[in-house]
Amino acid sequence: MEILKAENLRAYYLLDIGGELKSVRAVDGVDITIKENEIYGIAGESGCGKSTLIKTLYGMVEPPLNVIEGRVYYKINGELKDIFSLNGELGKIRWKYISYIPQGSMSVLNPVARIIDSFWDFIGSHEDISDRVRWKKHIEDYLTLLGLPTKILDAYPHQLSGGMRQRVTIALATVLTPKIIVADEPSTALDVVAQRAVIQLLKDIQKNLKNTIILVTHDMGVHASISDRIAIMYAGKIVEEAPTEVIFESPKHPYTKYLIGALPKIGDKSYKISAPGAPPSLLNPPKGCRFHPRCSYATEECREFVPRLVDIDTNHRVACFLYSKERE
Ligand SMILES: Nc1ncnc2c1ncn2[C@@H]1O[C@H](COP(=O)(O)OP(=O)(O)OP(=O)(O)O)[C@@H](O)[C@H]1O
Repeated sequence: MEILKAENLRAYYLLDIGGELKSVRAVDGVDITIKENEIYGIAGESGCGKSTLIKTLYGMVEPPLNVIEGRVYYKINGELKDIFSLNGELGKIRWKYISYIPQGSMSVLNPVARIIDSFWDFIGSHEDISDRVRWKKHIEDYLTLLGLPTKILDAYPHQLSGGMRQRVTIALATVLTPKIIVADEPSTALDVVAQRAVIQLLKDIQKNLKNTIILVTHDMGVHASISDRIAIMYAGKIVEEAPTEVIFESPKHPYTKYLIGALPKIGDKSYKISAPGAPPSLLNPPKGCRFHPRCSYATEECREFVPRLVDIDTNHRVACFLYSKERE
């Protein structure tokens, strides 16, 4: 069953460049439906709009970012609610209904406060914490459920490793047991052991809370080990979406093929071909399919028209004229 839905979402950074209004088309016509109890991965090169997309899905739209078109809906008490018309209500449901783990989030911990005080500050800004005994038990039970030692509550952030700080931050952001967790590169900048612990923690949270995680990372290895479905983003658009094993075993979009083909495999020493050229500027993206300047299959049609993201199989959507002639 769906829990979050975006329809024709366009979110642009509107910038005044030398007195001229320009737009960075970071999210440009995204349609997605995210289901209850799944880990939905969003992948793509740096700058393709992943962070902007999840910020917009979270409703964190502040200038210069503007929603130009489209809707985002959350399913709350069985009803789809348009989040941009919730106004003050959105602030109330944040963290209890949906939580956001931003990039570099471990730096949100107050360096001069013990971890428990960060929990009191965070919970106290959303809930009545006058019954401290009950809330302390909730915090300790939650850490134990996630396999984190409760003694970290007495530590200062600098006494913890980077990996543990990141796990504590994730526990903090999810302690009010939200239905949806939006996580932006939660394991990036950690060594592989710490990265594995963070991924395991996210899996444990999802298993225990039976919630939905929307996970942004450019690291396809992380997606392989945690995501149930993956959306591949290119230059502000989703170009392919499918269950993880389909993306890895049978990618269809030429860009996804490059992404998967460039991954290292044990024992395979063959030369890996990456996509030629560089991603386009989102201030002035190319006409037609945005991938066409880098695509070896590009035709006149690709240079003129934008392919629509369409179903080519059950649970498999692709935006490429090789598979469907539908245009946006
Ligand atoms: N505050 C801002 N003002 C103007 N442009 C911005 C701003 N933030 C991001 N952008 C631009 O929007 C586009 C999408 O950026 P975004 O951070 O969403 O991409 P990303 O895929 O998450 O990349 P990364 O993995 O590097 O964070 C980029 O062209 C970026 O330069």
